[in-house]
Order: sequence, then C-alpha cells, then structure tokens
Amino acid sequence: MTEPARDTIVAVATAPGAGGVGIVRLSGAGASAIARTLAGRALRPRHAHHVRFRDARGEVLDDGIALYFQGPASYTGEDVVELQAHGSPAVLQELLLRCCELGARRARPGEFSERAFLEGRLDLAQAEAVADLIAAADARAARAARRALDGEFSRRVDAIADELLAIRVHVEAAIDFADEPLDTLGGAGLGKRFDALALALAALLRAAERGRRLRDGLHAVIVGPPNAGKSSLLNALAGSDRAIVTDIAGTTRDLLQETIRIDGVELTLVDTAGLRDGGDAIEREGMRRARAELSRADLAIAVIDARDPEAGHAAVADAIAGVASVLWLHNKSDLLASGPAFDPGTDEVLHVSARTGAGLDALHRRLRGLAQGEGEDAGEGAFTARARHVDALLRAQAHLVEARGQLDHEILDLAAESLRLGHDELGAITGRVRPDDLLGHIFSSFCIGK
Ligand SMILES: Nc1nc2c(ncn2[C@@H]2O[C@H](COP(=O)(O)OP(=O)(O)OP(=O)(O)O)[C@@H](O)[C@H]2O)c(=O)[nH]1
Ligand SMILES: [K+]
Ligand SMILES: [Mg+2]
Repeated sequence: MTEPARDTIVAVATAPGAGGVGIVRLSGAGASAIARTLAGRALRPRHAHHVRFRDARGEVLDDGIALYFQGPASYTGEDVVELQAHGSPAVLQELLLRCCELGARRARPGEFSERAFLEGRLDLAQAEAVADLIAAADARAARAARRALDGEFSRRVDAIADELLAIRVHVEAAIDFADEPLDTLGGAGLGKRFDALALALAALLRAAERGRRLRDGLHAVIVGPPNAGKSSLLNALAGSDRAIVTDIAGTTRDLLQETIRIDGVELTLVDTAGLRDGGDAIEREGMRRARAELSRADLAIAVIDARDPEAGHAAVADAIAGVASVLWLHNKSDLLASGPAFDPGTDEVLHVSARTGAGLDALHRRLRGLAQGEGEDAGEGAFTARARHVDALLRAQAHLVEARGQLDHEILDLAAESLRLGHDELGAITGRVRPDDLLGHIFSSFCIGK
C-alpha cells in the first residue's frame, strides 16, 4: 500500500498568547516555495535568514528570521520551514493565513509529529514522549520524557522483541521439522532463554509502570472508616476547604479529586466515603466507588483514628489488600494521651493531626518521595511511559506465560501463535505493528504545531 502524497501543513508552533518571538512552522513539499514567496528570496538550508514577510500586495507583515530544513534531515522528515516573527498573536495569524493563501493547510494537533513517525524519524513511543515532554509537570518528568524521546524505552522494548523473535524462529523451525527433538533445533538453552526473556520483560514492566507514574503523577486514594478525618486531611494537604467536614459519620459520599503539588511534584488525591458495614443506599454506593477507586490507586493513604487503630485497621484491611503501597496515618494524634503501640506489619505508619497540623511536614516529605519513586531501583535513567505501554507489556507477558506452558506440553503450533501475539504487542508500543485507530487516537491528544 502506498501512502498518498502529503500536502503542506502549517501551524503556529509557539504557545498561544503574546511573547517576544513566535514561530510559524511549515512542513511538506511546498514549504520552501511558500517561504520563498513570503520572504521574497530563496532560503538556503540550515541558514538563518533575516527577512521581511510580505502579504499578497507586497506590504510588510513583519520582519524576522526564516529557517529552512531540507528533508529528510528535518523534524518531520519532509521539507520544513520555521518563520520566526514577533510573538504577536495578530502577526502570527496573518503569517499563517498568508501561508494558507500560498497553498498550505492548517495542521491538525500532533500532525508534525505524526509525519515524523510516518517518515521514520521517530518511533511511536518516541513521538508520544514529545507530547509528554511538552506537558511534563516538573523537571523530573521532563528529564524522563527526554530519555524516552532519546529512545531509551524503545531500545529496551526492541531488545525484548528481537529475542522473542529469535525464540519464535526456533519454535517455527521445530514445527517444520517435526521429527527432530525441539532441543536440537532450539538449542539446549531454549528454556533458559525463555526465563531470561521473562525476567527482562518483568524488569521493563516495572520501569514502564514507574514511567507511567512519572508522566501521570502518583494517584493516591484516601480511605478509612467514617469520621477518621479523611476529608480533613484532604483539606489540610490541599490547603483549602475543598471537602465538607462534619462530625457526622458518612459525610462524604462521592469521590472528591484534588491535584496537589509538593515542592513542584504533582500528585492526585482522592477523598472517599468512609468504609463501614451498613449505611443507607447512598452511602453504600459511595463505599462501592471508594473500593473501585482503590483498584486504580498507586498508593492507599489509610486514615484511621489514632485512639483505636485496631478497629480502623480492621475496617479497611480487605479494601486495601490489592494496592501496591499503603501509608497508614494515625490521625487525631492531638487527642492521644500517650504514644500508641499498634504495628500494621510491613506498612509504614505516620502520626498526624489534620486539626493541629502536627506530623504534616513528615507526611509531605513522604508523599513527595513516593511520587518521585524514592526507594525504587533505577531512579536514574528513568523514562516516561503511558498506560498504553504498560497494558501492552502486561499482555505480552501473559502471552509469554501461555507460550511457555504450551512449549512444556510440546503444543508447538499454539506456542508459536502465543509468541507471535506477544511479539505484536511489543511492536504496537513502538508502532511497528499498528492497529487501525491507534495513530489518530494518539496524535489527536497533541497540541497544534507539534
Ligand atoms: N481532634 C481532631 N479532630 C479531627 C481531626 N481530624 C478530623 N477531626 C474531626 O473529626 C470529624 C470528622 O472529620 P472528617 O474529615 O469529616 O472525617 P471523614 O473521615 O472524612 O468522615 P466521613 O466523610 O464521614 O467518612 C470532624 O469533626 C473533624 O473536625 C484531628 O486531627 N483532630
Ligand atoms: K464526617
Ligand atoms: Mg469525609
């Protein structure tokens, strides 16, 4: 299938609003001709030209710098021109319209990056990293997106995909030469290679999960029995009266989400209905929502009354069972006469008072650390990843497990198929395998001009 010839697209590449400099970007076969007309002279590739941009009647719209990147050595792989003018929205609009008069079409969101992908300048995970870099909430997330853009994530995916392919080849060969024992065809080490591959995939999955958290921020869900002070704690952390606080058990019913920043690190907090037996229909629905929210939590913040931690622990233990990490807050420490001696096992405990603010500094430090992936291996070299990538890796892992079982039972054709499916999942991460609606879905979430 041949791709249809692409037209020339144009967009304002700088952020909306006034600024010192604004950039209009063109990409496509007509880019340099349009720029020549606008600037009144031909542009040499990779040269900064000081030019006057003129309208159809020859009147000067603005003066500025024009840069021409001849394809394929450009961001999109096509001919690209960047027109730098004064950063006035009015001037930039006029320049944009003039480019359209001269044959360009306004770009869709993400269309420049989509072209870079289609021209092979970036793989799909790298193109996604471009959007993640632009949207990064803090310096750490930006650095991690930069590493993904440099291909650190893609290289690890490719390495696993290559090894998977090599194993596939052995299995396929064994199907074709059914008389030979699998060992001689695949080499005696096939089982070992399988194990090594599974380990590498598990490590990559952990790194991608960390990368997803770097991109999306930590998702923390506050749970506990009624009246433990969950909403009070949300308010204390958010620094506002976001949630209703009363001394009536069962005050909170709906989920209440708030994004907070601690020293520039972003995390999401969700306040939930108190967990207890009984309650009216509304409260029970609230508890159902609380449990559902916990299933997508990176962290459960279990808030219990410091005066009766055993009861609090019992009220939430089953709800938090599946959550990766749990932070216990013994709240209302101001009401406590002497230090408590309750130990919930391996989880951490902090003593706080949402009312007096005691212990909140330590809580801030701990939350910042958790949001930054503190205490996890390989904090350095971390790259951003997306839920899409994590899901694909999980599916690849499941196919690998299937394949291993099928191989052990010498059901080679099924094993070959499972390996193929696993390989396709990895290919979908970098875009070598492309489900139909994937590209539109990914690039439509970009900003215009990128
Ligand atoms: N003394 C003291 N009282 C607190 C503290 N935190 C919360 N309270 C009080 O405890 C009561 C319940 O607080 P909420 O924040 O509504 O508790 P909740 O866990 O959200 O309750 P539900 O939404 O009903 O599940 C209110 O009267 C708060 O003022 C604290 O640290 N010390
Ligand atoms: K309450
Ligand atoms: Mg509440």
